Amino acid sequence: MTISHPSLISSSKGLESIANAKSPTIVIVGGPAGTGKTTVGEMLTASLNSAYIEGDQLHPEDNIKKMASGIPLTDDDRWGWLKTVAETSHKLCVKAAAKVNNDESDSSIYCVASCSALKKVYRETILDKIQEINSQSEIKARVFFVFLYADKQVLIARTSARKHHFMASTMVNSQFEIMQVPEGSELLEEGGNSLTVDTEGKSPEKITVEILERLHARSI
Ligand SMILES: Nc1ncnc2c1ncn2[C@@H]1O[C@H](COP(=O)(O)OP(=O)(O)O)[C@@H](O)[C@H]1O
Ligand SMILES: O=C(O)[C@H](O)[C@@H](O)[C@H](O)[C@H](O)COP(=O)(O)O
Repeated sequence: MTISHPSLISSSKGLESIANAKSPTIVIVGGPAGTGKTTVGEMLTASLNSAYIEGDQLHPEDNIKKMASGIPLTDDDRWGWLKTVAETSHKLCVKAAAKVNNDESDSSIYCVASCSALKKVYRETILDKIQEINSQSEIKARVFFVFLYADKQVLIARTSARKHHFMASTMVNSQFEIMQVPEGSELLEEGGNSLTVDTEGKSPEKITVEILERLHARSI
């Protein structure tokens, strides 16, 4: 889904340089339930004129049933899903590349995807899959993770208030038990590919602008 946020487009100084970079890039917006992956992911998408993937839509039916019943997914439930997120992101990158070649888009961030990617090994699984696909494709996509976090109680309150979503709010607890916020060598400032964003007390618009500025500061 693409939504228009002209205020974000004009308020982000980073966009011009991002547009000039023209290197196929996938940005995965991660974090536990309720941190704003979908909300911020859609705003980034609109600002960057990129493609968007809602990771939740790529789960097999059995995963959705489990989560809706308040049963946390196991690693084995997640591997296939994470690979699907990687494959779908790369496919959209290839499609977007054709648009860029036709000068219909001026962003180097070809695809934004929401995917909780809570553990380091999940992020590595996505990266490995993208690298495998890159090796067989003309489009060599780069991947960056933007990991959103907030206080657990805030997230429980938000997910409890959320209507029409399969994810039970009690699942925030099990997510916090396994969550590994990127740190050390995973961080962009340490030469890695992840940004962490404290979302507390910030509007989705402010978070989006912060992400764009921080990516731009690293010439992404
Ligand atoms: N920065 C924010 N401040 C306050 N509420 C937010 C913020 N980001 C998202 N929300 C709200 O929290 C709920 C969950 O957001 P959502 O984008 O669905 O999170 P996620 O995709 O990470 O589960 C939604 O009702 C959304 O409007
Ligand atoms: O946005 C949310 O409500 C959740 O974050 C949701 O996206 C869920 O977490 C994942 O689809 C898979 O579950 P795990 O995060 O447990 O891997």
